[in-house]
Amino acid sequence: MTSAEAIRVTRLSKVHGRPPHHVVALDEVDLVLHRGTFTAITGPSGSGKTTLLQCMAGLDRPTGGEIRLGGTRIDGLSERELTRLRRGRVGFVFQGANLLTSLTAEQNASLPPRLAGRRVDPGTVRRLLADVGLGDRLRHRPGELSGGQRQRVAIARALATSPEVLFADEPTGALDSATGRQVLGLLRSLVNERGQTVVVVTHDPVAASFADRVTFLADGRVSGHLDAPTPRAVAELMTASEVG
Ligand SMILES: Nc1ncnc2c1ncn2[C@@H]1O[C@H](COP(=O)(O)OP(=O)(O)OP(=O)(O)O)[C@@H](O)[C@H]1O
Repeated sequence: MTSAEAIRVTRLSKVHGRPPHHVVALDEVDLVLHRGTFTAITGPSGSGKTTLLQCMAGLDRPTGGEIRLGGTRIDGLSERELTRLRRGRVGFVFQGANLLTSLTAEQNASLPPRLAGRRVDPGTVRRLLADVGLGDRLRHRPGELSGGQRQRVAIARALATSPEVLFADEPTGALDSATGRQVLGLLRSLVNERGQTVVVVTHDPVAASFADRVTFLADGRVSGHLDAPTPRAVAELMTASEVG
């Protein structure tokens, strides 16, 4: 693994359940994600996108193969080690922002470093919220924010520990298309301006087109990659993989 690599996945497999009722969600996936790049993972429903993201983020354990985050093997870590990894080295954004409703935007964004037992510098958290366009919403609670603003708080929260990789699973799935585009534009700017490594799971060709590279999954395997994607090219390849 070279220092330019954020993640290297080798022959990664994940089988859910036991025979005869088992499901092969990932079947010997090989994948390299470079630092400072934006990758979209796409494919039909059930193709293994979420499972792959969760294994790479240390939220789920593979049943075979290797995952390296930076220089560290993370497959086979204990639950305790995985918790430490999740709190310090990776960030997540989900479809729903999952904010704590009684806390302000600033308090929500401060939670991960607090949980990791780190001193929280208010200036850093405020700067992050300003960077995601919420400098004037620090004391607002989730109920006082729009869906797009809530998702921006979730992104600021995910960045608060300066994660090596930011993972997002359908981050715009609950947003209208204009708001979704703003959130994707924000993720894109984090890559361009801060060199953040970003991985997004999406079934939306427009969302995938914000990435540098789209990786296609079909039946738990990588079926192809597309660099410098356009929405049309992504949609065509998606259709091909669904009929193929
Ligand atoms: N906990 C589980 N137990 C059993 N099977 C599971 C479990 N989680 C996922 N699966 C199965 O693994 C396969 C891959 O699921 P996964 O959620 O990764 O797909 P996906 O591509 O993200 O799908 P979608 O686009 O519908 O969210 C599916 O066939 C799914 O039914």
